[in-house]
Amino acid sequence: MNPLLECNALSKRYGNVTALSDINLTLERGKIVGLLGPNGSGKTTLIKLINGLLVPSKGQLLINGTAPGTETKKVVSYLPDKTYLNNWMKVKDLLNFFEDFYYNFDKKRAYDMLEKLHINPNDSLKTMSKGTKEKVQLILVMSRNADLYVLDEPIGGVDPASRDYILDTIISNYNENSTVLISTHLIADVENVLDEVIFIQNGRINLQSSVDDIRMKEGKSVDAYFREVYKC
Ligand SMILES: Nc1ncnc2c1ncn2[C@@H]1O[C@H](COP(=O)(O)OP(=O)(O)OP(=O)(O)O)[C@@H](O)[C@H]1O
Repeated sequence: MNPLLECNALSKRYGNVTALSDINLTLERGKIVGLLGPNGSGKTTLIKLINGLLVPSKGQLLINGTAPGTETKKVVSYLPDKTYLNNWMKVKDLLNFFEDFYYNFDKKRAYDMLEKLHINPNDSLKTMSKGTKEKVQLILVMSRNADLYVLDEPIGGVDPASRDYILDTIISNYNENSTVLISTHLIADVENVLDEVIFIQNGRINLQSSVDDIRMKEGKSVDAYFREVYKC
């Protein structure tokens, strides 16, 4: 079986700026993986390459053995760092839209999550706070039965009390054959749900490790270790 995600000598340049440099990376199935790095380290660039929104300057990126395209978009569920949904749409219309668009969208799961987060399906996005909009987007993304969920800053605008529920939602809505890749700066909030972390800096991967290994070898949390490695 092909790895879920494989990057071979992957590089991406924007003009003179090298955003990713010669990255080799493999992601297995059934893991929750944190993509962690300081501002400008290349996280969003990698995520956009996974989603076929950018093309590599050099090297290769494969999902289930296939380059990003129509086939991989069926199995990758993506939460971008910026909203792309129409503000005038009601939540229930968005659910119908996703159901039409994605054969693997589970509308019942989405309604269950909305209820638990006290979000009214008849509300339109334009009436919602930033954090509630983010919750709606995450619900849409996590309600697909995907192989790979790619979440770019999923809890950035959400209050601390809701973060735990959202993280629980992420854990309980992926199955053992799928993987969740989460890019975030809120390491302390997410590290308890992570199996693995990838540290990225200046477009290079410094470390790919299980969270347990970091805690055992370094004797500290991932958050404390990250602060030590990236100390300014
Ligand atoms: N469209 C672009 N044109 C030119 N340079 C870009 C573009 N997008 C990103 N970059 C540069 O590429 C590098 C990586 O950026 P990227 O957005 O991938 O980082 P990031 O780790 O997601 O950062 P952050 O945590 O701040 O969101 C940075 O130096 C950034 O300035």
